[in-house]
Amino acid sequence: YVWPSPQLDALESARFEQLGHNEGIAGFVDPCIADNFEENLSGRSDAADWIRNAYHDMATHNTMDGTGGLDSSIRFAEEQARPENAGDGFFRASEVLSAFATQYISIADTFAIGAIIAIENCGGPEIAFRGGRVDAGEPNAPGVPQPQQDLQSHIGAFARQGFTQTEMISLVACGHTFGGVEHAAFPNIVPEFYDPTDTLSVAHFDSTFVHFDNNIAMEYISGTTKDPLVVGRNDTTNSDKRIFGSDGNATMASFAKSPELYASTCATLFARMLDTVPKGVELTEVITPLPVKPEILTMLFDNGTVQFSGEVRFWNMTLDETHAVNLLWDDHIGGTHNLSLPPAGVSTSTGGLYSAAFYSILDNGGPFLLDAAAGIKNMRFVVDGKLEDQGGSGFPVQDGVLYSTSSCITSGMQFFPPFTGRFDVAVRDGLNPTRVFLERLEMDNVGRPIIVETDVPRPDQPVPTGAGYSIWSINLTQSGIDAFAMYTLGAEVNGEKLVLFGAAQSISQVPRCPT
Ligand code: HEM
Repeated sequence: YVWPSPQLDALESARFEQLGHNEGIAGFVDPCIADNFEENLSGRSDAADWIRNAYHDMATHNTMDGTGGLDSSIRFAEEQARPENAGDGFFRASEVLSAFATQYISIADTFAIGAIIAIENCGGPEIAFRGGRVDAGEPNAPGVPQPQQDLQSHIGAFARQGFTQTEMISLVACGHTFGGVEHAAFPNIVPEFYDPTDTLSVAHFDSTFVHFDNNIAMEYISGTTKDPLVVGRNDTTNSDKRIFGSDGNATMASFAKSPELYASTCATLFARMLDTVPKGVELTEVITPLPVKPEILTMLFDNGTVQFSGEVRFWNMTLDETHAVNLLWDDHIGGTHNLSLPPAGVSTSTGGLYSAAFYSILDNGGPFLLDAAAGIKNMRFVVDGKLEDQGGSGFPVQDGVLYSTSSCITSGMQFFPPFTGRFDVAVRDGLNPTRVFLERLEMDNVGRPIIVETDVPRPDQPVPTGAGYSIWSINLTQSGIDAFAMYTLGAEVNGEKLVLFGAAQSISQVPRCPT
């Protein structure tokens, strides 16, 4: 895809910027044994929670009527209370992952990204990711398979979800390379261990329970498995035994023989599992990393100048050697300028398969100051002499609507609401926006991220700055839970929403108005 695309840009960063600079979701599963709610010797791990969470959320799907699927309905307490969703893993997964949801990333997308990151960072294969899942407004019909059910029920349940018997064997084997069965959730299957290295008494499916590998199959075929759903004392709940053996062990034997076949089969089936969504939901294309990506761009109008800063990310680059990185930018009046960029950091992804180098768009450590009247229209980068301009189009930058540093607060002390103040918004002369508004990320009554817009009134008399911009203002009083609310700017020209850059601001953070 072509930058900028707010939704794809956000999904791409959340999925690919895993460890290191700008670290996100992956920080919670690094190391893979991390249990963010108990302790790292609990026997459980967030990585395993996130994979089971994605499967159980999806497992309500019904291919006949198109209901259910990966839609984050498992976040509802009503679904979590069902016996088919025993344990607190879904609560734990929702707590961590849904915090990464935004107007561009649904909670269900964070569930998919969480599962992918857990798998990729803990030894697993790269998994194709599409975004665009839609969060359910209510629980789905039950339908997650349970260990005491018989083989026919399991074959039927997977068929309803869209998987053949062979795919069922494979998908269970792919999931059960992680984690295990916990005493508290399944006391009839697992006793208490009183083991200081497994404090929650989890009987693991294979000997490498925080690592993706074919040990689940090797140990099963060699007869050394301790999988509590294979060798459990009560044969009724030995569902893995019935499932794995249901084709005469053919699938499991092939996985035991070939870690490559196991990994590639799991990559395909995990992707299908995550892309199983309710009828009518349209997912994006498979998101691949952009080779060159400007990020976290920020612009502020400051008295005749525009303070501009941000970063640019180069995929498949490290900082082991020195690179010469330059930003070239075009202004609105035919000029071209050049700035040399310093390195900012590196990130790695997919278990070290990829690395990316970030450079700061900064001038001597501070924001870089543009003549406001000339502004900025387009960026290109030159890396070690090679031009990076998105195939000729460059990286278009919208400097039409930005916060002004003249925004200020008239009452309320820092940290002590209520706050009364004014946001000043600089609007570029000649842009003629149909609307300028504040955007605020909130949650609706069932926890889904939504954007609430507040219009910035069009001034009767534009307040010219003499520097190519006029000021529009909005007065705000913020109290209670909204006291520290953060707002980004939005604008439309002829009904088309502009892609604006700029950090969110809170009225509590702006300076005091001059008296
Ligand atoms: C017939 C199908 C399945 C049955 C009966 C089943 C059953 C179970 C049970 C009883 C647990 C223990 C949960 C706990 O103690 O909290 C478990 C854990 C787990 N399952 Fe499955 N499962 C099935 C299919 C799958 C599939 C298809 C996947 C993923 C692709 C999966 C992934 C996991 C993971 C990762 C865990 C470990 C959770 C943790 O350690 O916190 N399962 N499963």
